[in-house]
Amino acid sequence: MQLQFAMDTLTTEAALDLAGKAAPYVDVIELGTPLIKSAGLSAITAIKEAHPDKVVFADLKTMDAGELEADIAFKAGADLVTVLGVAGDSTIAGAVKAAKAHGKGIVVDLIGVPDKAARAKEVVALGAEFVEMHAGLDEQAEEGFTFETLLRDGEASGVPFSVAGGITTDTIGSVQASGARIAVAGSAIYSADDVAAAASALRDAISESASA
Ligand SMILES: O=C([C@H](O)CO)[C@H](O)[C@H](O)COP(=O)(O)O
Repeated sequence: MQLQFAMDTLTTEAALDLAGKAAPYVDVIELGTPLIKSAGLSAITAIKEAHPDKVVFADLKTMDAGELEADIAFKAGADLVTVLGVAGDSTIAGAVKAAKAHGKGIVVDLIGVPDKAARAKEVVALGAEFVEMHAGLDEQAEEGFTFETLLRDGEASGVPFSVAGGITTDTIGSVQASGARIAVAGSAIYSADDVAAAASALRDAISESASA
């Protein structure tokens, strides 16, 4: 299973610093939605130039104008771009068209989708590379939140999926056991006192759970 680092910070400078520390331990570097809204598409270019060997993931969470928004993110240097699963099929198909034109991929973020397993099948049929079983920061803060349902939805979907929702070293083993392609970790890394050590610990936890 691969490890993705989601950087929910607000400046390109902070993102470059975080990415530099975590890069040795992660496969995918994500520019979080707040970062792209705050710093703009140039942040994508800066991260790709600093880390050309990493998959750069632009979390646009596009809801409309799928082809246009995906196109500008790919032109800026993104390898993967997100579109929302609650968007219409034409928006997702438009984004997939842009991805094909650039030889890149679309990930459909299923945040807020009631039946994630069913929608996952539909969007992969539309050409998405994989889906993200995602509980966002606000949902995580709700009383009684558990991400176990994300794992069940991923397994039930029968399509390639990542999982995001406050993953830590305590929970990343269960993500791996669910068959996820990628575990996405944001706050567990960027909020740590030692960012490199936090990313390294998540990488070690994946290796340990693989050999268990
Ligand atoms: O996608 C995210 C969220 O919507 C804010 O942009 C997060 O990056 C994602 O949830 C991963 O972060 P953590 O949940 O803090 O691990």
